[in-house]
Amino acid sequence: MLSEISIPHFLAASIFSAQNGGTMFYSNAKLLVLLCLTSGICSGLRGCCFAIANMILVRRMREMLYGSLLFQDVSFFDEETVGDLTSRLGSDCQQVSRVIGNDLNLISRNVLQGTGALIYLLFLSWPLALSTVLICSALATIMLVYGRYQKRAAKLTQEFTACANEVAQETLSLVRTVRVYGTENHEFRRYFTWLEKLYDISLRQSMAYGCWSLSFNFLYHSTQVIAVLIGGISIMSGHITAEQLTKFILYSEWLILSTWWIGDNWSSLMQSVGASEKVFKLMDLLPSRQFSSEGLKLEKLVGHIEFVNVSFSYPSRSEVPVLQGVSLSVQPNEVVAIVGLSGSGKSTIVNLLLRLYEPTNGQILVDGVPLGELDIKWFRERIGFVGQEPRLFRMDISSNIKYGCPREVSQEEVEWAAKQAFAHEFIVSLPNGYETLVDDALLSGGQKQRIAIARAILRDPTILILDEATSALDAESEHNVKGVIRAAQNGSKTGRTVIIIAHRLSTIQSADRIIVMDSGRVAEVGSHKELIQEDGLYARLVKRQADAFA
Ligand SMILES: Nc1ncnc2c1ncn2[C@@H]1O[C@H](COP(=O)(O)OP(=O)(O)OP(=O)(O)O)[C@@H](O)[C@H]1O
Repeated sequence: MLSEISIPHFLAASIFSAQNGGTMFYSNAKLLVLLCLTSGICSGLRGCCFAIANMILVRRMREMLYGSLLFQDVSFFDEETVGDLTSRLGSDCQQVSRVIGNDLNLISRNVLQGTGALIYLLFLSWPLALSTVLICSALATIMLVYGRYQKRAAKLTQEFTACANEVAQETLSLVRTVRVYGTENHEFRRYFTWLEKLYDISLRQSMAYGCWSLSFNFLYHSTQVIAVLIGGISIMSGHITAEQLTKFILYSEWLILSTWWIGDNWSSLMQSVGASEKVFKLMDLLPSRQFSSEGLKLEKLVGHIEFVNVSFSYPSRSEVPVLQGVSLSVQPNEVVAIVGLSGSGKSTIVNLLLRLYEPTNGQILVDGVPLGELDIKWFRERIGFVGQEPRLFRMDISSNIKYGCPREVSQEEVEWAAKQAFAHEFIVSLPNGYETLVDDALLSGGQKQRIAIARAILRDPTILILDEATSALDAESEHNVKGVIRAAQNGSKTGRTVIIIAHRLSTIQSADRIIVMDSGRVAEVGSHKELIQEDGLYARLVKRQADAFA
């Protein structure tokens, strides 16, 4: 019986039956068993495709996060919004998985089935086959237009979703500000604007899908009408038999159904491609220069810092010069304060020293070696940094203090650092002491700063950078912490260079040297006494603050 069935005939039948969950056209028992087997193999292959797709998804997400995002300069995040990136990591990566797991698999299966059906149709009757091919070509053209539309629509959908996520994330993280200013409705409208855009685009997508379905149905039935018309004429003229016509109608149905499936999966593929474009772009990013090459590890970091004629603009606002020809030097073990009006570039100096950004011009030398040539990980391990608004991670206090410490530390050391930062008392008063789970919202600004200072002290860094690190502390804590910083500097076995940025000028009077910044330039350098005698910008700032407190 099997010998009566041609191989392409059988292959096409098996693929068709695999796809349609066991629709059988033959009553032969052996054939049924074979069809079941091929159906099982096809389903197994599909499962494999999904498994591979999921594996690729996880790898892609990891690559995107580690390979691209973690290895980009900080300037990358100035231009990309966090909401956008998290949305890319979630939905876009899933789209990529869908392409590999489903669409590509179905497209290749239907191409195979359609080709088999077409070859068989050409054998049966080429004029009839050509008429079906014409209809399929019309369907393919509509499919291409529709696919292109879906690609654009998917890109917009992803963009609007990312914007909506961004607004939601921002509103929820700033919920206190929203509450206090009573802007709940305003924020809701802002979110709703993006939802409306999403709704609009999905409505258009549905309409486009309706048009695509309509054209398919019309063309599908046209094939049958044409087959009956031309086929009937051919039977009457004796060119084909009734059996051949039946086979023809059956196979032309396969062909057009395959074209439909290819079209349907093609549009879905285009949707995925549209949505994944940004993911692929992110994955294609080369790692930043500072991570791609092995840098120099000095025997010991002494802590001599030199800025030579450094100029800088932030990449996101490259036309605005933030630092202009800044030259300064910080000696090992020196305490240097950087002061100046808001926006004068103080934090930018620190950002460049931490190599979060690269200078546009000039050079930064650390122990006489250009910063760019040092191994960035090695260098950062020897730096303690407390930023303007220290944020805590959602973990217990001990882990927050230990965070990023390059060596193993004991609980005693953690408590020692907390005591140095005057954080120990408030920590032990918390319900679970050092095991208390905290996040950014649970502690006061001053408490968070003290934990961040403890974290920096625990590292025993060669260079300690405090950017407005005591701004949220009360007068007593600030006085104590200042004493600790000075003591830690003097008492450090390895020596410690300290750079302090402060607005409260009373806190930096005892610094060895004070650098006064004005509009991205170094305006004055000297000790507190020298600068007061100079009667320049620093003296004016000190006087203004004294007047304000008077
Ligand atoms: N990521 C950024 N992208 C673009 N411009 C920035 C960025 N960060 C800071 N700037 C701009 O650079 C200038 C200097 O900022 P910087 O934070 O260094 O000033 P600052 O002296 O530390 O101010 P403050 O005392 O208020 O902290 C400002 O005009 C600021 O708007």
